[in-house]
Amino acid sequence: MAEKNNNYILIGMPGSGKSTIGVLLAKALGYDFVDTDLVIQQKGGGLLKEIIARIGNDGFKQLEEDVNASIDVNKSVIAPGGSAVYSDKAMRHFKEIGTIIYLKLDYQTVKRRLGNLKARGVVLEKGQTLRDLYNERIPYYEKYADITVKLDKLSIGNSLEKVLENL
Ligand SMILES: Nc1ncnc2c1ncn2[C@@H]1O[C@H](COP(=O)(O)OP(=O)(O)OP(=O)(O)O)[C@@H](O)[C@H]1O
Ligand SMILES: O=C(O)C1=C[C@@H](O)[C@@H](O)[C@H](O)C1
Ligand SMILES: [Mg+2]
Repeated sequence: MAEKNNNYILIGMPGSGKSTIGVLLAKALGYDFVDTDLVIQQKGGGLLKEIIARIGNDGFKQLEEDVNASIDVNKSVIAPGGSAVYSDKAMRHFKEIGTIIYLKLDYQTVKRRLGNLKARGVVLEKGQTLRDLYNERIPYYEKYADITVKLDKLSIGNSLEKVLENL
């Protein structure tokens, strides 16, 4: 059983570096690392974009909630997908098992980082722009964050340092 509060969970927009920085953070702390997108791909039997194409955004969100709400680890850095915050059930579970860190980037940095949103498999409703998605998601990230780390313009190494300083 996961104990209370000995994990770190990274949240933030797609491309904010949850996976990239998460694995380095785990290494620096001597923790394990869990990328919940990989668990979703395994359970969903395909790539994220294929799963979304097959079962739709709502089906994907349900699968993501099921996976995230049943993550049971200790001394781990957890990198969920950017859409994890749509599930209050999953986020309450994450709060129970650890400290939630919001990797905050401004819109322009996110836009520069992300390539083709469809190829990446972002949960985007029909007609929704990246700006719409950014505006929709920010209040969720702010709501669930225990710690917020602003990372604009920092290299990967300096971002890791800043996250470590804020723990
Ligand atoms: N300073 C930086 N910090 C983090 N990532 C960076 C930086 N500069 C460029 N990148 C690139 O931005 C991308 C970040 O993507 P990553 O998959 O880590 O994001 P994510 O938050 O896990 O997204 P998702 O929600 O889709 O899982 C990577 O391709 C990484 O190489
Ligand atoms: O932010 C998003 O909408 C997503 C991010 C990915 O990590 C995946 O979890 C999925 O493709 C959706
Ligand atoms: Mg990721």
